[in-house]
Amino acid sequence: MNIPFYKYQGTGNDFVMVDDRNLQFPVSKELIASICHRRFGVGADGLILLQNAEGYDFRMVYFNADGGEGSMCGNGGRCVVRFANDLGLFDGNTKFIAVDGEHEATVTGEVIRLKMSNVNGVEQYEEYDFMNTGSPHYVTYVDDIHEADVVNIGSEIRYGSVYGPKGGTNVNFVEVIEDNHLSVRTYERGVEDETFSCGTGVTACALSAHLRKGWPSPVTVETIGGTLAVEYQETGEGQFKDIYLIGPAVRVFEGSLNV
Ligand SMILES: N[C@H](CCC[C@H](N)C(=O)O)C(=O)O
Repeated sequence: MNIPFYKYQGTGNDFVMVDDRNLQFPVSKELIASICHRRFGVGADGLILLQNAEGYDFRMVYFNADGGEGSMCGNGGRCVVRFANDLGLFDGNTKFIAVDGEHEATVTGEVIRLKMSNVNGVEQYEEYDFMNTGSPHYVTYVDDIHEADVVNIGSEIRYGSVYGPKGGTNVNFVEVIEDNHLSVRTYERGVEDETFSCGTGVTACALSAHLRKGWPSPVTVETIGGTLAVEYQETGEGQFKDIYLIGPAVRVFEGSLNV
């Protein structure tokens, strides 16, 4: 069967997007992994199905590039909002549901402003912080982001004895550029490689830096694929609400999957 698809990217985090309001997509781990494969398939960091959801504009169903159903994806969330807007499902503001609950978002020109889940606690250690921003994130600091051994150290931590048995974690490397300004590189679980940007990761890095530096919101974050901003309100020790991930998300092409 032929299934129309679209490709979107948000700061270089790229996704195959399928309008699945008719629930026809034949979900299987092998199929999704082969579509996301950069040699044998379309190539993407993940695949997203847009489905109907009662009481919402749509439902986002996100799969990592390895075909496993992932936790929340911040850049994917921004991209699916753009897709829903392109499909004419809302005008200006939207409310949708994802694996970690309800999200609101606003479209202003190229920029998507996505409300993230509240963060209800941050584990702080000398060498790193760990938190869940919809997905689990390990945040560690380096002097020179270009020198960070993202893939090797990232995979050691992802599969290591602390986080490996708990389902693994994404691993972020942060360089502080100046006050309220970070540069971040991320090893992504489920892609098992460095990606150009990770939205839930960038969110975690901004909150971690706030806790360590006391910076007021917003924090600007450079990734390989572009610049994002994170807004937040701290409600208690390591607790945050009104967290927004802000940046561009664009359609790059469309085609048809032969499955
Ligand atoms: N790229 C995504 C993160 C996907 C999460 C996934 N890698 C996992 O934790 O399984 C983002 O922009 O937030």
